[in-house]
This record gives sequence, structure tokens and C-alpha cells, in this order.
Amino acid sequence: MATDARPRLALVPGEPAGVGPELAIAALRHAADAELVVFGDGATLARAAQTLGTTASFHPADADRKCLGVDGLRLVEVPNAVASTFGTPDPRNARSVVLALRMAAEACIAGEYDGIVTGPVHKATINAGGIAYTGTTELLAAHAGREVVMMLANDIVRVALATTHLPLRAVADALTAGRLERTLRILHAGLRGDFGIDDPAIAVLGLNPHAGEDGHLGREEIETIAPVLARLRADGMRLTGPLPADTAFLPRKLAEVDAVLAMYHDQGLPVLKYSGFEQAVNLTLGLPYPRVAVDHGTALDLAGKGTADPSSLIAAVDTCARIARIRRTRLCRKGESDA
Ligand SMILES: NC(=O)C1=CN([C@@H]2O[C@H](COP(=O)(O)OP(=O)(O)OC[C@H]3O[C@@H](n4cnc5c(N)ncnc54)[C@H](O)[C@@H]3O)[C@@H](O)[C@H]2O)C=CC1
Ligand SMILES: NCC(=O)COP(=O)(O)O
Repeated sequence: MATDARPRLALVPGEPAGVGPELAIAALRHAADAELVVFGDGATLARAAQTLGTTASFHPADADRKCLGVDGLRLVEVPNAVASTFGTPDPRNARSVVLALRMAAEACIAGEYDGIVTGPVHKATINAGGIAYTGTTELLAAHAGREVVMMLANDIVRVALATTHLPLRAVADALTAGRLERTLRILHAGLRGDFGIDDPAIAVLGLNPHAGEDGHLGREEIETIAPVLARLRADGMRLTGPLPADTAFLPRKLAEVDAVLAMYHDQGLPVLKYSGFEQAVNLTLGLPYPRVAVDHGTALDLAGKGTADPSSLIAAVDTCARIARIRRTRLCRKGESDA
């Protein structure tokens, strides 16, 4: 990307029967500081546009950009197997949903795009379609061969997760010292690199009630979490914890930190979503390119009605564009200092 060019982002709407396609149309109409190219099924997007009382005519992504008018939406066609019905996901379309994500990831790694913005997918439908899938975070991590961290953020709080889409029964076993240390290092680097926080303060939650109550309510805090924090503090990281999760999100405590690391999905995300559902976004830290998603799901109850709120997808576009610019500036500076 040239230093003055707008970031070029791949926008993947997600499950065709959900609200993703209509939110993608709304995001394309938003004046973003980015060039957006949709990876998805053109017919679905055209029907989604109708639900918003508008039309969408797409140009192939490799068309001469100078020919595009303001309505010249750009598309990498990833056709669905069957026409989708809003509100009713069809497992036969699982392959194209996942293919669109993979193609966008491939294009980023090839340097053709500066980042990926994703709408919601329906995890159960992808699995019903015969594709083992726990989340796009995990899919992109495996594709890039990187360990990553999921972090959701709004103006009030940033919440990262030490484990993501795991049954609760498996969480304690997954919380090894190695995993926790790598998670904190990726989170720390992401806050520094993508958010410009030079010396981030991170609050780390315990796993058990009252952070284990000195070992009387569980020993993970004593045996795993505290030793990792001690090691990383010795490396200079500003970490508090392990903290009792029930009070760690009090506003005066949040004011002292840049992010909270929760041990599992539903320890951290309900607080984040309660504090501001509409503008929150979901980031994947640790990938070679920025990936930002909506914080919400497919909202099948609203799909095709044109009433779903596009704020999270618009915030995701803006966040991804901002991070793409930060990364580009860093690369340019590095190039200059290496020269
Ligand atoms: N980024 C992603 O791909 C995510 C995908 N999901 C998937 O979505 C599916 C459905 O998940 P649910 O738990 O039902 O959560 P959901 O977020 O789809 O719906 C929960 C509630 O929030 C409302 N809602 C969601 N998005 C909205 C929007 N943009 N505007 C207004 N209201 C909105 C819905 O109408 C519903 O009442 C699941 O398969 C889940 O795995 C869930 C979270 C994130
Ligand atoms: N709750 C967040 C979520 O499910 C989104 O995960 P992912 O599909 O972005 O990995």
C-alpha cells in the first residue's frame, strides 16, 4: 500500500441467511477511509440491498478502478451453492462461507489487501455442512500458522480471551502456563503495535470464584496464573492479577488498565457486550494482517428485515482501516531506518 493510499480491505459478509449481507451493504454506503472489496455471493448481496430499499450493482474486483462510479461496488464473487433464505441458514452454503474467508485471508497474505473485515457466521451451520469449525479466529490462525488472541473492544473496555470457543469443561485443562504466557505476549504486542499504547497495563482475571480464595476454591491461580504473571512482570510487563472476575470490571478499576484478560469466553464477553453492544468490535491479534469483525452474531431473527444495526460492522471497517494505516506507517519507518 502506498503511504498516501486508502487501505484496501476485504469485506466478508458471512452467513448469507443472517444479517451480514445487509450490514455489508450499509457499510459499503458508509464513507469509510478505506477501499472495500466484498468477498461473497453477489445475488445474496443484491437481495440484501433490496431489504434496505436500495440496489447494489457490483463490478468485478479486477476491473479498472477508474471506471467505477460512486455506486460501483466491488466484488470477488464466491457463489453460494443454493439461494439462501433470510433467517434460515442452509448447510449446503457452508463451503462458500468458509471459502470466502479463506480467499480473503489468502489475498491478505499475498499482499493484495491490507486487512479483513468480517460479518457474522453461523458456527453450527458450518459444522452441519461437514466442515469442522469453531470460529473464524481459529480458522485464520490455522491458515496463517500463527498463534492468535481474540480481543473485543469498545470505547469502555478491551477484553481479551485466554481461551476462545471451548466447552467450559475443557477450559481449565487448556489454561497451561505456556498458553497463558504466549497469550499475554501477543496481547501486549497488539496493544503496543495496533493501539499505540507504549507500556500497556493489563488486568488478568483468575479462573475460579474469588480468584481461587487462596487455593480453597481452585488452584489454577496459584499453580499457573500467578507464576506466569511474576515471570512476565520480571520482563517489564505491567500486569495485575490474578483478580477476582466479579469486581475487576468496576469502572474505577477499568480506568487503571488498558485491557482485561479473561480466562474464558463468557467470563469476559457479557461485560463487554453489556457495556456497549453496538459499537464493539472483535479483533484477532497476532495475524500477519489486521482482522476485525462484528461483535455480534447472525441475528437470524432480524435477517432480511432491514432493521439490524450496522454500527458494529462500520466500527469494524474503521478500526481495520486505522490499524492498517498504523502498520503501514511502521513498515515505512522501519524501511527508512533500515536503509
Ligand atoms: N463474529 C461472529 O461471526 C459471531 C457469530 N456468532 C454466531 O451467531 C449465531 C447466533 O448467535 P446468537 O447467540 O443468537 O447471537 P446474535 O448476536 O446473533 O443475537 C443475539 C441478540 O442480539 C441481536 N442482534 C445481534 N446483532 C444485531 C444487530 N446488528 N442489530 C440489532 N440487534 C442485533 C439479535 O437480534 C438477538 O436478539 C451463532 O451461530 C453464533 O456462533 C456469534 C457471535 C459472533
Ligand atoms: N463471541 C465471539 C465470536 O464468536 C466470534 O468469533 P470468531 O468467529 O470471530 O472467531
